[in-house]
Amino acid sequence: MKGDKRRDIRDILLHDETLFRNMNAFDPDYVPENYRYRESQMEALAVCIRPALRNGRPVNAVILGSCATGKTTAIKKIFEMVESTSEGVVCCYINCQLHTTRFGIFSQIYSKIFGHQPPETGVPFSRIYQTIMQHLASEKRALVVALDDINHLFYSKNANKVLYDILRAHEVFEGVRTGVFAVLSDIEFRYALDKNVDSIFIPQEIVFPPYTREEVFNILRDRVRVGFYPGVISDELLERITDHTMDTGDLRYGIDLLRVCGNLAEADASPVIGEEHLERALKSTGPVNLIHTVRTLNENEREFLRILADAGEDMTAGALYELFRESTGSSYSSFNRIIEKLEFLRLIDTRLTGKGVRGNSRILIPRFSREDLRRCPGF
Ligand SMILES: Nc1ncnc2c1ncn2[C@@H]1O[C@H](COP(=O)(O)OP(=O)(O)OP(=O)(O)O)[C@@H](O)[C@H]1O
Repeated sequence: MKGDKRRDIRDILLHDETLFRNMNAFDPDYVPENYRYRESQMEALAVCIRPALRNGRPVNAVILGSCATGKTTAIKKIFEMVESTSEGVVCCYINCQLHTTRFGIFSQIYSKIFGHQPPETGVPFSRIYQTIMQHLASEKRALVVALDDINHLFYSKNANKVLYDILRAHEVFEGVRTGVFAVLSDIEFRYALDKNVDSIFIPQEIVFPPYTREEVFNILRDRVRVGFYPGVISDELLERITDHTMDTGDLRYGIDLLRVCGNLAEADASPVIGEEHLERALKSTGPVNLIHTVRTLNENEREFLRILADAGEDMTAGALYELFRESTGSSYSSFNRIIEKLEFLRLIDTRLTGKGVRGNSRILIPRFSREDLRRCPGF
């Protein structure tokens, strides 16, 4: 590397002036201080939890709204408020993308109650379950579990079991009071929920509608105030970022654009974000729907897509499985489950060739361009 180039890179790394007042304000799990436009939904959540604070049973809810409409934020805020007012309700937030088994989910509840994870080996699920329920019964505490992106439990066919475990606990452990907030970001799954769980779960519906353009602009402006020093970005550029956010229908995309623009401006040692930074930021990100869907996948599912993208042409399931098994050691049945899920998410198509050992080889066809996939974070 030439001396000048190396100095440029050193400058970028060591440059100690920053545009960011608070870099965390652009993180995916940042909980904003100023959380507007969701008063009625917060009230509805409070109404569901209220009975639990008065020795009653919490009311179950299904929380519906497309991506980045503030569902997770509302739950985290309300849980924080409940926990700061009473010890009588255990509020447990679980991301079902990360925890898909009964053991995984109850380990989270266990660690919320006892402050540490249960031992991973040697302890059967029933013991962990019993310890949790006995604690709730003897301490007279209620339990509210938020299952975020519960649709992930449909793929592992665990939704019904988990809801049953939580909601029917009182039949075995007298006096135990439990409730579930099921969070769904794809309205299609509303019907899947009815199909996948039986009548133990009769929820209130709380809907998070999409934000209007004005609301998006104001939310982004709030984030700019927290995250950047004054004057870093003009209102005109913020208007343009709002338009892009509206086009994609994903507020998270707008927040991420702000972060990328800030980083690009900083790397240029520019004290402000300019048009050119926005142009470059727009070019560097993949299509938002794909980014959003891909973000919800686990590592094996991503590896599947990576291999398919690297193949350069449509592959038969058999050929892809060989590469997938080499890389992940997974069984054919889990490979098949991934195919089903990715088809369901409309990331791939499958077509029967009429050839192959049993006359029915499947061809796997990606529904995204390989370039777009490579531009998604995590690839
Ligand atoms: N009313 C709001 N005010 C400020 N920030 C908001 C608001 N609503 C959403 N956000 C921000 O948008 C991002 C996404 O919000 P959140 O994770 O709560 O949405 P979600 O509906 O749970 O999304 P998903 O369904 O994709 O998981 C977060 O950075 C959050 O801080």
